[in-house]
Amino acid sequence: MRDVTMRFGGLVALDSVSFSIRRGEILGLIGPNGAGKTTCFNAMTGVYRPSDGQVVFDGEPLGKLKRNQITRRGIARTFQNIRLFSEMTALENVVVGTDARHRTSVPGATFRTPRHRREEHDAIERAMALLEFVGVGARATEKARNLPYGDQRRLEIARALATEPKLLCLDEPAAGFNPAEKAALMDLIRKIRADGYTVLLIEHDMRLVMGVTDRIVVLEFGKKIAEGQPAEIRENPAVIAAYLGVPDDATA
Ligand SMILES: Nc1ncnc2c1ncn2[C@@H]1O[C@H](COP(=O)(O)OP(=O)(O)OP(=O)(O)O)[C@@H](O)[C@H]1O
Repeated sequence: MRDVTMRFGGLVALDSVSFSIRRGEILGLIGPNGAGKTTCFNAMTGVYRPSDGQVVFDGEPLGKLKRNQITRRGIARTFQNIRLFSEMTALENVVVGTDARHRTSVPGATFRTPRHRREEHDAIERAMALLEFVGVGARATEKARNLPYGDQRRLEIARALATEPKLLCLDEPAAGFNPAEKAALMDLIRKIRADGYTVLLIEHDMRLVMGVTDRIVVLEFGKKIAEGQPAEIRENPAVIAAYLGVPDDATA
């Protein structure tokens, strides 16, 4: 993000925010409610166009690219509120994600050419592997809406990974999780990084953020107030002040 400003009418949701994500790292994006974290995701994934400044990915400005074009460039995200196709099976939800990568033309799909059938077969295999990777392989044939809440969150991650992103953006993936689920999620995020992905993580749970990230960017009222390694951020007076009086569980 280079000097990204995002205005909504009179409200400045992001005020000249700049930060970089390094290949292969887990970067945490934190800040009190309304600080502008989700707006960063939206600016990075083409939901909003910055009022000012630029988002540059892999050396190229995202400019006026549409959301699906940005997905093809390699940025995927999950949402604060789960957005799955609830009537589809877990497997189908992930196969839909792999479609972003399909190269077959519409006629190829309509007439079920051998190439299309091969791609379909590969997509299902890959989707199954992803379900197993995130730990919901046993529920592949169940409708998404029938999955327990935690598994739905994992399914969302599998679907995002299906687009083969270079950068995976997770928006509060641990929302509503108990401590055991949070610990398991930390393991999964580390596993995702070990697999070669780069991860940007919005998360309110400080223990999780501090435990899993390599670096952290802190926003407050749309401005970047700090950036550094978890240990530095924890000691940073501006960060402490921003969070003062806001107990952990009040922000979850
Ligand atoms: N589409 C929009 N129209 C108007 N205001 C918006 C819009 N999107 C975000 N905002 C405002 O921008 C500010 C930043 O919101 P944002 O959702 O990015 O914060 P956040 O840091 O993600 O907060 P939270 O932790 O509560 O999710 C808020 O004041 C919000 O009301």
